[in-house]
Amino acid sequence: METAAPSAVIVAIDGPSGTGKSSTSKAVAAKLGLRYLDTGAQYRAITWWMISNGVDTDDAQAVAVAAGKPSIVSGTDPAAPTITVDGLDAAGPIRTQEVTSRVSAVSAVPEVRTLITELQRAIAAEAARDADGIVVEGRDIGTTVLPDADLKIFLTASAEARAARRSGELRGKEAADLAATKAALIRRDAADSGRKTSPLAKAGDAVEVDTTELTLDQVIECVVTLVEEKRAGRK
Ligand SMILES: Nc1ncnc2c1ncn2[C@@H]1O[C@H](COP(=O)(O)OP(=O)(O)O)[C@@H](O)[C@H]1O
Ligand SMILES: Nc1ccn([C@@H]2O[C@H](COP(=O)(O)OP(=O)(O)O)[C@@H](O)[C@H]2O)c(=O)n1
Repeated sequence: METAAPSAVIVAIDGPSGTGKSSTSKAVAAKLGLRYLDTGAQYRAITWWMISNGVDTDDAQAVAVAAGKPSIVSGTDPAAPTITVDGLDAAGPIRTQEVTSRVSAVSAVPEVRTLITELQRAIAAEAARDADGIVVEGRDIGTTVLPDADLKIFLTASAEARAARRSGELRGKEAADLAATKAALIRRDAADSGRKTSPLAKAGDAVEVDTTELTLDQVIECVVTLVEEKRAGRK
């Protein structure tokens, strides 16, 4: 069996939408020279493929049958993360409102989760072997995908703060008002937390950070400190 580099660190960051997982994880990985994996992008990518190939995303059976067909590849450089589906750049198409509204149904299908989880574990193992480690962000990383992670963080924030952050990102035609953004976000959280297979949940040994009143820089600093403490404790 291949072993991890002695100094490699695996960090799992979970939490609901808009808590700052992606921004924090990317910045922490860049600062500490780690790789970065956005697992939400992988679920979005498979959802995009289903929509593009005429698979009814509300038909769990049809989604399960098709789940193994697309080839999803994630680039883990935090300065320029990439995602391709069958060799096509999917970074833009996976962020549409249509994908956002359908991703929870697709990600709840056990066959989809099994395949994507395997992919995630392989990427983390490679980063532990060939690099200094990785920051992996999602919903079930600390509980299911990487239960032996060196450090687990669970980010939270009020629904109001999260909706304000999200609606600030939307532009032009897709811009929804704050109330609609908040309602959609709460719906997606409920679906992600309520599904049977590896729901959104805080691992028992995760450090919870409420980001409602914190700036992004403060959250990044807090997580960097926690990683450095972990590394120092292992020496
Ligand atoms: N602590 C914070 N304070 C203010 N805005 C934030 C904070 N953390 C993240 N943001 C902003 O909120 C939006 C959502 O953050 P993101 O990292 O994509 O969250 P998530 O990955 O949890 O959905 C982004 O526009 C980001 O810049
Ligand atoms: N580890 C993960 C990550 C995402 N997901 C699913 O993928 C969706 C999109 O995740 P995301 O991280 O891109 O969502 P945002 O919070 O960035 O809007 C979530 O709503 C979940 O349905 C999951 O089930 N498990």
